[in-house]
Amino acid sequence: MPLTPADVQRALELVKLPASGQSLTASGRLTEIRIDGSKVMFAIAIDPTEARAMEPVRAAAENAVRGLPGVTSVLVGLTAERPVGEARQGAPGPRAQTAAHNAPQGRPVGLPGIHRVIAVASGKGGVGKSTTACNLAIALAAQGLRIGLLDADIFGPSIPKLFGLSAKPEQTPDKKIVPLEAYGVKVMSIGFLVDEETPMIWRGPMVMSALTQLLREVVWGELDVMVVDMPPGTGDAQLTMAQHTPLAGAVIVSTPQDLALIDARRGVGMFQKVNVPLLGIVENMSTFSCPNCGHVSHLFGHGGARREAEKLGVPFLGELPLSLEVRERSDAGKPIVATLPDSQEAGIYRQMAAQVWARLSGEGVDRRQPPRIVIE
Ligand SMILES: Nc1ncnc2c1ncn2[C@@H]1O[C@H](COP(=O)(O)OP(=O)(O)OP(=O)(O)O)[C@@H](O)[C@H]1O
Repeated sequence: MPLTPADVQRALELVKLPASGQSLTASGRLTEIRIDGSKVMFAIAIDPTEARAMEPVRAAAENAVRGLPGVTSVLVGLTAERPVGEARQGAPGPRAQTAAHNAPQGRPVGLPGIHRVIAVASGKGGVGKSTTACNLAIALAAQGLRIGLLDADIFGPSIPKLFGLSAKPEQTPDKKIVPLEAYGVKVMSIGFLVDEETPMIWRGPMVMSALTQLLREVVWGELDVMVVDMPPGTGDAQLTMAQHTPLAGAVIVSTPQDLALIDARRGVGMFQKVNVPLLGIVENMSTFSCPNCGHVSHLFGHGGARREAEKLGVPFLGELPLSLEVRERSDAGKPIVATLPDSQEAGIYRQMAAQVWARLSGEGVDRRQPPRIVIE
């Protein structure tokens, strides 16, 4: 018999809330229970101030469901995206979303051993955000730093491909996930846990709970910097992530076209709204140098991101040319910084990494408390 949400709810009846003794199932805190074959995913709604107290409940819920016959993996997250009591089955309604935005913000619980978390983001998809995150992480590791890369782009995880990784991560006896490692970087992606061919439909709270679990349920060890490859865009999912992850800074990737820059500006605005320091803007696919004759052309315009950065008062980290070498190596899982370190492109990534680390280490901006969000 296939597993049903009712089976999961029955298992969760045995999990009690510490304060009231009420069962998790009866508490109204369960979000939609998603079942994908033998994989189960759901979240538990909490008030942000309860995050620490509810962690044991989350772990107990996960164990209870893992014990069900036919279950191979369980993702349970705590979500403060909806007010407690409104976490009934189904997609979040507009009221819940507004209420979540206006709710007082608890501090995101710090990540033990992870000294700084930075986001690599873009206002729009396809601008080279993941390629930048991947090469930036490797360039930071090449400086002798302990680096992790978390692929939070759960709508289109491309980090496994960029790093040429396809193995399933192992679990420790206490059911934590061991990240994979490549080119000196510890890597974790939802893409390692789900079937590449299966299209994934994520609802708001699931996005945050999956990210929470990938941040907290993975044995990262000590890291100087954790690079988070964010989902593209500036919608609710991205805002929630920016708000609930203890971010020390953000890097925005853009191409030089006007349209991309408008989106990049939105990205900058999103991080400014939640008081995350902007580490800089990268202009990707900036110039094209013909591999045959060396002629340089500006297919998408040029210099727009630099001007935009100046206008916004955000550091400009540099420009990456449109490069066949970058594309081919990325697609083959052989990132250019690691596999062609003497190339011009690898040098540019290393310079960006040096600037990012200088800002991170010089300004001592790690583990800030999150600000309150003001909706204008
Ligand atoms: N500087 C570059 N020169 C040539 N190709 C590039 C460059 N940067 C990225 N690409 C290519 O562009 C494509 C999109 O890159 P990438 O996946 O990094 O973008 P993204 O912004 O993360 O996209 P998504 O929104 O899908 O997550 C890939 O095929 C990648 O190899």
